[in-house]
Amino acid sequence: MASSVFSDSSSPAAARLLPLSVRSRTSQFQRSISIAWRPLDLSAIRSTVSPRRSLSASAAVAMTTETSAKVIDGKAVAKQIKDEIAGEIVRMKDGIGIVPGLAVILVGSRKDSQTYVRNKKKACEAVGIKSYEANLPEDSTEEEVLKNIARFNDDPSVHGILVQLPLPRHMNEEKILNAVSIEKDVDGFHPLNIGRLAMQGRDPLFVPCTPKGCMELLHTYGVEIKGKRAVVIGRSNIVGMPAALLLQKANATISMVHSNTRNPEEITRQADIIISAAGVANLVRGSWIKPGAVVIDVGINPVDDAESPRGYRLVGDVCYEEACKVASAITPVPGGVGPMTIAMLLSNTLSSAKRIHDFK
Ligand SMILES: Nc1nc2c(c(=O)[nH]1)N[C@@H](CN(C=O)c1ccc(C(=O)N[C@@H](CCC(=O)O)C(=O)O)cc1)CN2
Repeated sequence: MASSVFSDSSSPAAARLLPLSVRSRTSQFQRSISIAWRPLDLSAIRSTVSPRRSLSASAAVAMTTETSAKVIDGKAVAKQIKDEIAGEIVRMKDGIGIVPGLAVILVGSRKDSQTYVRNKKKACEAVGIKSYEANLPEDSTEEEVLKNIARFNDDPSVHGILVQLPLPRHMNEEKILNAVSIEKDVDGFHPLNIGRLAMQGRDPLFVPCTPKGCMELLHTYGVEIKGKRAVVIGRSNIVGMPAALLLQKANATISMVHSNTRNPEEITRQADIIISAAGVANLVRGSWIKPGAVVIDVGINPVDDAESPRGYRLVGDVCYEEACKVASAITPVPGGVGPMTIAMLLSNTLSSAKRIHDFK
């Protein structure tokens, strides 16, 4: 039920900008962090699901009586986070004269990847992160990519490095991602970072951006995770697998649903929290969702639409119209998780620069 999923306790928003180690050393990190923090002003957020710190018990109970899910507004939350990051970057520049730098390596000319890289560059500019780019042709060799990674690994003005995925088919993704310095792995895809995420009592230097964004939305909207049942649909290295690890670290009981799962609908219907990252348009129907569950839709699937100027529109993995009638809260597509991915990348880059320069 929705009333048991949402928590009414207060939560410092600044906790998300801290490394995971600081969060998880405390049993209930949101309440235990002692640094000064300024609560996010989420009053402008369209959703009527109140953020955690202002949600009263009575408001939480009231949610169960409503027939339409609340919209979890990732775009608005991402904007607030980017504003906080911009402030921190000014403080860092004024304090020690350092500006965080992010290097992006793009191989090939996929239109979607070019758009994402362009948007990352724009987001960096907006908050004051210096961006560096290496654009390599589709037929580049692995050695050329590795050479660029090595150059950015050695460059002290670069604090974060990412290789835009997917890579062309002839490239060995594992070899390339392994070459990124773990200290600058702001995508969190290095096996040491993923390994630490998977292990009890260890923390990665960086958490992959999309799953981190999903968790951030759950925290911001006061969704209680501890002790809840969560289902992650999809087991990709970029989203599904790290999302499951993060939910587990937050003390949820996890099931993973994937292409070989025999009864996905039945398993998904048991979940209080659903994160769907299957990449299949409208896979999750209303009947898959337990009444009152919280739904985080990571899918970004193009479907033909002659009325759209682009000739297509983007839909999620979740059948939004049906889900809205059953879930207590849901992320839209677009405007849900997508903008959080880039906000988390900026957050990871800022954390990296702070760590490298020991700036508190
Ligand atoms: N190295 C990486 N590669 C990829 C990642 C990643 O995190 N690191 N994730 C995805 C793509 N991605 C970022 O790279 C990404 C995808 C979507 C969005 C986004 O803001 N989506 C918008 C819609 C955008 C549109 O209209 O086209 C939304 O959902 O609202 C940002 C980043 C794969 N590769």
